[in-house]
Amino acid sequence: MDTKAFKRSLNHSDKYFRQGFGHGEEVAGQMQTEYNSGLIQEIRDRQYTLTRGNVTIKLAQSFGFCWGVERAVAMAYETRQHFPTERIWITNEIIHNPSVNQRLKDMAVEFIEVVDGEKDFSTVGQGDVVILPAFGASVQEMQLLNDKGCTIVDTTCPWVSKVWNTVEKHKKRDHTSIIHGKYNHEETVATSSFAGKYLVVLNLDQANYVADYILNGGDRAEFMAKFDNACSAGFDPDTDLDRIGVANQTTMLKGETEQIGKLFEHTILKKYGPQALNDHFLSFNTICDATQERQDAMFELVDEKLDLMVVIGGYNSSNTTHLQEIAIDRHIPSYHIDSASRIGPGNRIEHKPLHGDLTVTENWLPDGPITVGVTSGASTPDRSVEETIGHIFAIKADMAVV
Ligand SMILES: C/C(=C\COP(=O)(O)OP(=O)(O)O)CO
Ligand code: SF4
Repeated sequence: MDTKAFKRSLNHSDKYFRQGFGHGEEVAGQMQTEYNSGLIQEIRDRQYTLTRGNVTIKLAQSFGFCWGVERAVAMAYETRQHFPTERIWITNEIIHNPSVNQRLKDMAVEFIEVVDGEKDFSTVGQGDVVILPAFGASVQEMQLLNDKGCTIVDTTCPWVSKVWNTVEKHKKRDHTSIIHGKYNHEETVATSSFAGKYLVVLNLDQANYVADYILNGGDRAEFMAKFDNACSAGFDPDTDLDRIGVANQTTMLKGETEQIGKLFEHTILKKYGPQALNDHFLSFNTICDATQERQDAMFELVDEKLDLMVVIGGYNSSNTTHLQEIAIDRHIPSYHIDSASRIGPGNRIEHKPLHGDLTVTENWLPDGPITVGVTSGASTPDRSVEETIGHIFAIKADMAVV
């Protein structure tokens, strides 16, 4: 399939929308009411620090809704307003936050059902409206919906589309795209659908394995078993790693993406020499600014003296999980929660350890004066952060009374 030509024709369709419908002001007011927080604004105004009783809260200097998330959620709200009676679908979660997705369900936006691991589009009718989430959608899904004659509202973040353009460039020059990401994450599924040949590497360990294979060869069967599901159909590591380009899922750990890019550049340099580098290696910076800023702010926060950290965001949120990783790396006791309702009753928290299952910890807030670092992922409303901080203050106030 000529994915570029298809996208071009979609752009010209009068049933394809990539912008709001002129209800921006109204929707901004609605979102402000539902997601913003006076307390968080107050903490921002006080240099990101607030002390009440014996608790000091230190907020990261960049956290919460990014531009792409605000834009996507606003477009979904506008879609509901613009098509008040039509059936509206969304192909996935709009972003990885349970309360925001629930809000769309409350507005009668229906989520495409997954049956036996496959999305079932049979229920989507010709006159229906379909929202594509902030992560985008695979080109095959777009084609299917277009063929059905649906109205498509595409909320894909432009930073994500930028990565699609990058893999298109790799494809044009017959380079294999090495994508730093999670192969089954919605964004990476979409990105890889625009690529020609591709291989998805999760982390530096996997990248090192691939780099070693490029230089020294290795066990082909082992390679294929390792990257089963994470490469294009018919991928052959013995012939398809001669010319490579690097791209990433926009919300991976920034430092790791940079290291992976350098690793492959050095690998190709070693194998083909400096003269041939440009014929065998392509690199474009596709790290999104919002990811970068939130991770940089987290690195600053963990340099402060903290007793513990609370990281708020969906459990399937890649960028939130990476913020949690930074705290763990610094050996700071860190609790990842997806909503403030995970706290309580009493001094109790239900949280998700990195790579672990939901766990309950009793007496998670220690006695005496404490400093708590707080941050939230790019898909977390400030309201959730406010509620979390409110619970922390309340528990500590109760402990002081006893
Ligand atoms: C939509 C989006 C980022 C917003 O945060 P999310 O938490 O929704 O997504 P992710 O971190 O990629 O799992 C894709 O860049
Ligand atoms: S994290 Fe970056 S790429 Fe993702 S939605 Fe936000 S701005 Fe867009």
